[in-house]
Amino acid sequence: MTHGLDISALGRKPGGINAGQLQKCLEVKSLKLYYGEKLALKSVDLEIPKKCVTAFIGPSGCGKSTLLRCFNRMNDLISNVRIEGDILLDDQSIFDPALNVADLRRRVGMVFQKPNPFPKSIYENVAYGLRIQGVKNRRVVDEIVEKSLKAAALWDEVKDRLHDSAMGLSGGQQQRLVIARAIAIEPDVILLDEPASALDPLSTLKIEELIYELKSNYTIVIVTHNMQQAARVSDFTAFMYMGELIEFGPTDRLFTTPKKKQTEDYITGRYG
Ligand SMILES: Nc1ncnc2c1ncn2[C@@H]1O[C@H](COP(=O)(O)OP(=O)(O)OP(=O)(O)O)[C@@H](O)[C@H]1O
Repeated sequence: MTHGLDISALGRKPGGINAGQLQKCLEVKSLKLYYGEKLALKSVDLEIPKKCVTAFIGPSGCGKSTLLRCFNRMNDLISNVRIEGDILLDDQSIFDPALNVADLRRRVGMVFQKPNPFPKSIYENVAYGLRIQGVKNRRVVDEIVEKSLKAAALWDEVKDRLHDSAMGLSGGQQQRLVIARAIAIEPDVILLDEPASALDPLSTLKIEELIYELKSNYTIVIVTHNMQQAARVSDFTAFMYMGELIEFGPTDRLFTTPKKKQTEDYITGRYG
């Protein structure tokens, strides 16, 4: 019998998940990833449910970001990477030669640790993906920019300075802008790689609240070093260790009664 954490004091949001109604969004099948000779993901199997928040936790170097980057084939951009196994998005392999990678990246958006707005206005940052898609109608772009900034909980703070540079925003605002930019092109999935680790506590709280709001429309996968954050925001948690997926399950269950000794050791702070 393993012992976990009392997560009741962490300010976890109410509202459980109904496992019976869950549909899978992403399915990882026997996934191995090599950087040159080094095996960084050791045959991972995992199903990520739709419109839920799934957190990847584990000690530094365990492969969390590597796995996250697989979902929109960001690892294609790194030389020397070899992948075996498969990942299905809505039952279609993301490695299918017929699949358009640009379209995959539109459907699976990504937000990084360090906010990366473009050196353009707030408005143009959000409109960027629409411009690439050839959307020219000014009214349509205006509407989507407003809707996306509202969905990213930034509208009220920027509505009077949409044409100012995005670089003048605070770090937390920039991160919400980047999320608005991702939302504007209507993705199915939003990948967040340590989205709050460069932010102060108040901005972190806003991002956590935003993640909670976003899951009603999007499937969210978040990598975090911060176990309290995983416990607060996620419905499901995957614990990884040295390239292996050790345990996956509902966050409440994984934190309170982990099934594996390694999970227990990690969440109770015995290593990592
Ligand atoms: N571009 C790369 N080339 C070679 N090895 C890499 C590369 N990126 C990551 N690795 C290695 O793969 C392993 C997994 O790294 P990854 O960044 O996915 O772990 P992580 O769990 O996200 O770590 P952290 O929490 O520190 O970001 C590590 O041993 C890392 O050194």
